[in-house]
Amino acid sequence: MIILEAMILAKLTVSDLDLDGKKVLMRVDFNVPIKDGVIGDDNRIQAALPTIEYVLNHNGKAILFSHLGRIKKEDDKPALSLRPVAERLSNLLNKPVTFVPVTEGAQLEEAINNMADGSVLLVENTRYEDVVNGEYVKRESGNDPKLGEYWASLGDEFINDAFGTAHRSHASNAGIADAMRKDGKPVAAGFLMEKEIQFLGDAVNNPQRPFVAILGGAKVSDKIGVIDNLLDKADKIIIGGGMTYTFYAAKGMNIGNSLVEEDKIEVAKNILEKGGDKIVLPVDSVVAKEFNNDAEHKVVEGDIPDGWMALDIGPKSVAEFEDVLKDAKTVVWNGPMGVFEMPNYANGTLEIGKFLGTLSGATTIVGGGDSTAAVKQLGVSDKLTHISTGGGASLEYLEGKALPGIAAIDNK
Ligand SMILES: Nc1ncnc2c1ncn2[C@@H]1O[C@H](COP(=O)(O)OP(=O)(O)O)[C@@H](O)[C@H]1O
Ligand SMILES: O=C(OP(=O)(O)O)[C@H](O)COP(=O)(O)O
Ligand SMILES: [Mg+2]
Repeated sequence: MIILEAMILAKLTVSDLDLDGKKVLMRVDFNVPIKDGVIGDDNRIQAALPTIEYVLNHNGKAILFSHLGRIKKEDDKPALSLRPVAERLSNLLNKPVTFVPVTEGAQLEEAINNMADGSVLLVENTRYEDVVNGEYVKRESGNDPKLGEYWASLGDEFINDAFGTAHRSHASNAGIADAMRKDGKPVAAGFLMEKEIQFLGDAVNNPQRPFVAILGGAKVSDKIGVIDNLLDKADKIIIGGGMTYTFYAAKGMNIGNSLVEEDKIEVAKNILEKGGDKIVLPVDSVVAKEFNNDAEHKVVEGDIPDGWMALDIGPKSVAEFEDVLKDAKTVVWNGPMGVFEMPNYANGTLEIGKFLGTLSGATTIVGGGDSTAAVKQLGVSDKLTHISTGGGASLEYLEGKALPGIAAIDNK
């Protein structure tokens, strides 16, 4: 475990680079919650500022790449433009940010050539490349080497500061990095990447016990596999949020219209068998008629009735989870306990967040774009030990896996 920590310290970092006058390509994770063009929480933008400012203060030209959301068809693009993020970044940096509304071609190349030293440019959502001419071709998320090579050709150096995306092997992180290295150009970690790995490494490599993981949210198929490995590390694993109902289905319970990943039911069955009483599931849920804050809703125990969907954990589950958490010395939490964006389904997340804040002498870590937004929005983030920008990334780091985004950074 100490090996992982040593690994990052042995990586090239931004302070090892000569930035003066250089075209510095930077991968950041600006995948922030956004609705109708309005940013819900800018924690991930704020977290990237130290590295961006460092590059600008050292006279580099900061050329930023990020994804936003997931794009599977042409129609997904307009709502997932990074333009609002460029505006927010400009406010936070207190300087202009050139936004380039395309991901390749003459417009991008000209904009880069026109950059002054110490200026900053944001490229449009890298996942626009996943749909080309109306076809879902996954150039970015399938790591098409041609795309990584093209982006790499635009700069002199590459800094990866996107810890939240480090578990992905995509063209804009691993792809650019590999292509830069082939061209003899340096690939370094940013300050956020460094900080996250050091903190998580210290907290979870030799966790104070009991060590409890809490897993919720909506990315069930992405994250359910992590639980298997976590069974060997954590003393208890609490399941909540949208993750719950694939487990309910595995137990043969009724799930109504709740979120479920049919093809992960077998995985859930195996986890329940292997995990036994290490796995703690909600005993009650807040169910609603529709995915809507104003829909008719009520608390039910056990099965979810037909025609209803579960959108939050219920009060008995909160009490049971608190009972498991009360003696914990290390807690890692990813994924909200319910649809916290709607006030009627925010209670489970709020109560668990508040309770974690009362644990004295425990290390409490919350990770993930939405989980971070939740604890901040609900006003319970101040009493937690660490807020990580990575959800899936923290979980895979916790598993002890080499994350492709980190592996692709140069060793010192
Ligand atoms: N019961 C539920 N049904 C549907 N969605 C849910 C449920 N509980 C939580 N969610 C949703 O999960 C989303 C966050 O999931 P995820 O991206 O996995 O977490 P994070 O960003 O913290 O890693 C939130 O938008 C929240 O509304
Ligand atoms: O938001 C993210 O992860 P998270 O929801 O687990 O916190 C990352 O930006 C990765 O996004 P992705 O899961 O669409 O690849
Ligand atoms: Mg998320």
